[in-house]
Amino acid sequence: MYDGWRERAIGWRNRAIASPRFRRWAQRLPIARSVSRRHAGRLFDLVAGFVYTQTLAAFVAAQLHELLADAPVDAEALAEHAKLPVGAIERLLHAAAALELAQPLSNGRWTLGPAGAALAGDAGVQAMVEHHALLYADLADPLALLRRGGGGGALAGFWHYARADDPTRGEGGGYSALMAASQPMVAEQLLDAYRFDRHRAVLDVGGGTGAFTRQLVARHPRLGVGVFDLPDVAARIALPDVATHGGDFTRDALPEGYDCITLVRIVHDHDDAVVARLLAAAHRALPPRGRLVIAEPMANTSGARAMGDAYFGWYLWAMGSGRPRSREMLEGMLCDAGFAATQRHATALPLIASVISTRRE
Ligand SMILES: C[S@@+](CC[C@H](N)C(=O)[O-])C[C@H]1O[C@@H](n2cnc3c(N)ncnc32)[C@H](O)[C@@H]1O
Repeated sequence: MYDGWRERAIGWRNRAIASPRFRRWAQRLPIARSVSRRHAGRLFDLVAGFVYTQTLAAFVAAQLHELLADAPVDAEALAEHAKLPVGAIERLLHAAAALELAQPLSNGRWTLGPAGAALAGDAGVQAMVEHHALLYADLADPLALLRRGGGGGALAGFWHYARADDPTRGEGGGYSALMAASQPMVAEQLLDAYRFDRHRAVLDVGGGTGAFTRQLVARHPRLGVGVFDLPDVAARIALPDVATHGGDFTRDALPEGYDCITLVRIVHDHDDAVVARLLAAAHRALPPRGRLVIAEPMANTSGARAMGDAYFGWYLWAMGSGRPRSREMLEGMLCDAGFAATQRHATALPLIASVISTRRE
């Protein structure tokens, strides 16, 4: 009954929004006007969003976030640096100012805007912006990408491990550097949300070249730590106090001797069969009362739905494996793998990562 009522209400709302007469009427009433402006603004953001993203891409490619970080600079100097005509750099600066990346000052000088200042202080976001050239190429024909069933484009070539039959699997120099650059923002969310001091030893599965374990040890120097990753990746870990384990979690057992296993930005990368195998392997490797912690952006997360379902939905499709999963889906998979009740740990920015943990009985 509730569903029927809800569907009728949604149908009425959609017909009202689509009606030019209703829109004209709404624009004349002060409260309705602000709602209709918000709706129109959201729609135009969707229509023009790719231009905003490419403004950001050009801003970073021209290194304006670095050039403007120290002191105000005039357009001529920026043009010379970026090897662009002055008219072109001015066009870019004005677009960037509208998006709060840049801000004009007196006498033709420019500085960073609030979004530009946040960008300048975050090497992870800069690396993601550069890396997005691959996803942008794949998305040029979105229906073709959907029809070919995911993968097969520029992004799939970057993430070697997504294709189990790829002979270069694990030669992750490119992706490990990107992951290490973006790891601090994820680690911060996880380290603030989950109490690692209750553990003796933590194994970070899919831990890359050890970016998370480095921050974990900095926060909890008494913890024993290890990383499990594909052999070529694990071989590049150069951290004296970190035990390294090379292996493939689609085939190999996970090492024992750790009372906590972390999966940071791992589960969403893989299809259900691989995840089921990985969770079962974690269950076997943990001692009784050992804990498994999952940290990644999750689907259907309040305040971060666009990031989970839209951004990661497309990203993982283009990569050719995995999908964003909601907490409820993960809880079901953990239960199937034999784990006990799951706990949710609130993070400050679910946009970057949500955290859940579970325990082996
Ligand atoms: C998205 S990255 C995440 C890295 C790190 N946890 C982080 O958040 O920065 C995925 C990691 O899982 C590793 N990986 C992928 N497939 C794997 C497999 N079958 N066995 C072991 N490690 C794997 C990759 O080499 C990579 O380091």
